[in-house]
Amino acid sequence: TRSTRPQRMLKAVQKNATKGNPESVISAIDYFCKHSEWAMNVGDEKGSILDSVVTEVNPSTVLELGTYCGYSTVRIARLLSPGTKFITLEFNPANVTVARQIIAHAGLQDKVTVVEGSSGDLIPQMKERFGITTFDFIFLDHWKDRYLPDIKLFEECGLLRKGSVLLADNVICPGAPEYLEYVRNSPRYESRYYPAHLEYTTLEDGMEKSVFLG
Ligand SMILES: Oc1cc(-c2ccc(F)cc2)cc2nccnc12
Ligand SMILES: [Mg+2]
Repeated sequence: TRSTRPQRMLKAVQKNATKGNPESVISAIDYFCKHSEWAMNVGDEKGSILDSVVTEVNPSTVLELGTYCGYSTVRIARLLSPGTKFITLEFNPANVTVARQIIAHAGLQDKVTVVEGSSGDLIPQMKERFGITTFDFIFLDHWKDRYLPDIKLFEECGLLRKGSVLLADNVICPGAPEYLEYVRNSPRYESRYYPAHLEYTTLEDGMEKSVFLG
């Protein structure tokens, strides 16, 4: 039967990227998406914004919602200090399988735990299953209608501390209007918009960085 796009992306990484070299994995995926098949990785332009926020925060605990094929997982993991706790959640088991192989090709398998399941189910389990008290940095890049319920879940579960940074992809395209309205109008967050473009296109998109004020 016909392969899937994530499987074809994995093949491109295994063929074109150097094992143990995260930069070459990132470049191979960007090349695949620009010249072979578009895919919903955060991409190079928004990926640079992600890099700068991760570097600025220098987190000890990280959560990513929406692993997909592991592109942003590799971007984040390559920047983390040793001993950082990094968890990424993915709903689709086929994506989990591909992501683990792409992360392993980059040599970053010991830096991150890929967990299969839905954010709504797994967020309340973070403390008991992974010994997390609070997250320093959270990257939201899953289904846009989960952004608002999940940020409320973080608050209810006591997973945010004063200064926790949340970065959300796709707040324009596909868009997360209720999430934007919430973080921009809540006195508990300081929000800033980073204009960019939908990965590998000229369509408008952007990322929203929100700092929890406690
Ligand atoms: O970065 C993204 C882009 C898109 C997407 C798909 C189709 C379009 F036409 C436009 C945008 C969907 C996404 N879903 C989950 C996480 N990230 C996504
Ligand atoms: Mg995205």
